[in-house]
Amino acid sequence: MRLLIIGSLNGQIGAASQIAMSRGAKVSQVDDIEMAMASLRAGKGADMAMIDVNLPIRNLVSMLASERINLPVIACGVNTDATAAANAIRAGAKEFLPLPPDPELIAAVLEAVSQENNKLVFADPTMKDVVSLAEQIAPSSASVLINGETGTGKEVMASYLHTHSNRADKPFVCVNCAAIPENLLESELFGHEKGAFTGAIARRVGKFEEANGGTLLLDEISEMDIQLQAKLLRAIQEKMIDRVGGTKPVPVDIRIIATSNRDLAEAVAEKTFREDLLFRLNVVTLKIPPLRERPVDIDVLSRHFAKKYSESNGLSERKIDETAMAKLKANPWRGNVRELENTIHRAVLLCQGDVITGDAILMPDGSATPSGQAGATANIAINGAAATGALVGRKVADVEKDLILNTLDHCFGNRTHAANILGISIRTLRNKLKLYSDDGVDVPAAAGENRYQARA
Ligand SMILES: Nc1ncnc2c1ncn2[C@@H]1O[C@H](COP(=O)(O)OP(=O)(O)OP(=O)(O)O)[C@@H](O)[C@H]1O
Repeated sequence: MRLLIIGSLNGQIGAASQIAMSRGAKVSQVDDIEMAMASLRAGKGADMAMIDVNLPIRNLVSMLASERINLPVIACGVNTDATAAANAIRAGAKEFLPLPPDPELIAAVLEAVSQENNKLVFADPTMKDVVSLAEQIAPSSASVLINGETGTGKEVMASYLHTHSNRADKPFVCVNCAAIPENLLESELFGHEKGAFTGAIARRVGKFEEANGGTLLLDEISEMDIQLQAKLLRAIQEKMIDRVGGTKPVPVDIRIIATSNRDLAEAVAEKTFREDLLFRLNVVTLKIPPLRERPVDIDVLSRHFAKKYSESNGLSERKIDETAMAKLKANPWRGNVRELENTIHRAVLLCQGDVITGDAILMPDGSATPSGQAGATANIAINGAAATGALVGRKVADVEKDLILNTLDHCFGNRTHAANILGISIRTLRNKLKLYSDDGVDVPAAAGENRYQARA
């Protein structure tokens, strides 16, 4: 855990740093937002920032977003009144920490941020096999390709590999190849020199350099443009990168983990993915089974999420009763763990009392019955007919808009997840949302996006 302290924290830097360091964090400090951005651009990554409540937090949050740097921001202040603390949260801070620092509180925040990143919950024999293979290969520097349907936990597995590797005390950096506009991905990966292109206001170190010594996760690699794939291949083979606009290559030492929910061999056959790159990446392939093939995991994951969302909503722990669990196990979970997580989150909020019963489980399609069951099939058939009837007379564009907005809502505003469910690229989704928003439609705000990198 790398903690970046921004500002003077009213003379409490020493105390805060000591507490954080005693909990295993590496701490650095800068005086202001400009210095913080310079440090981040220079590749001195951070996993969390603690910022003085008196600094312009909104500016920091918007600069981080515009430069696609994912960094949870925690505001801190001495004798801060409730309004200032609330304003900090409104400006984009994830939490507010009162100073002087309370050791337990700081420890809890550090733990929450790192646990959020790492927790891999499993108990099913099929998943145990995958995890034991992962543990076997984790210590080596071999590239790993993680394959699996959307939402199966590929990114969680990548993080697990990193924390079980010899690079665990070095950075774990993630780039979502689908979420970054094509023309910016090269500089995102390899960095750029000042003035290399319009908008390159300062030298910025890329993700390869940021991850130096550690692990670089290339998420959704099948979305990478074929020309950039050639540059990636060179970087992996020669362990050298060229910054955009740079004059000399920079050596890098990183382990690459790539994820894909597409079959990359098929992408090779379709000539959208380079075969030589695939051979470089899949020294080891970890195939994560879909959730419907690991029923024991449905059980442990549901209980895990019920506890997590009870805590995060300030509720006493909600237990899941047998009827609810039977319903959960009967559903096919096309959106896998992510879909299950959303369902349990909803159930925690909907349930009456401390127990989640079957009534509180609403399936991802909005029905009360799992889509694998007879009742549900009838239900869907009826709804389907009704829905088809209701569609006649409507324009395709309007129906599409409703589908997109409802899916986005269902995913709590998360663009990446919504695009996966809709079967369109995140770029297409973003373009459509922009059009809706320009037309004055209230588009759900992005929330719950990936923990390692901003996916605007
Ligand atoms: N085994 C697991 N234990 C705990 N949480 C999990 C597990 N698998 C997945 N999750 C949770 O489910 C969600 C989706 O996981 P993740 O992002 O790793 O999936 P993914 O396969 O990378 O998805 P995508 O293909 O859409 O990128 C996350 O919120 C993650 O924390």
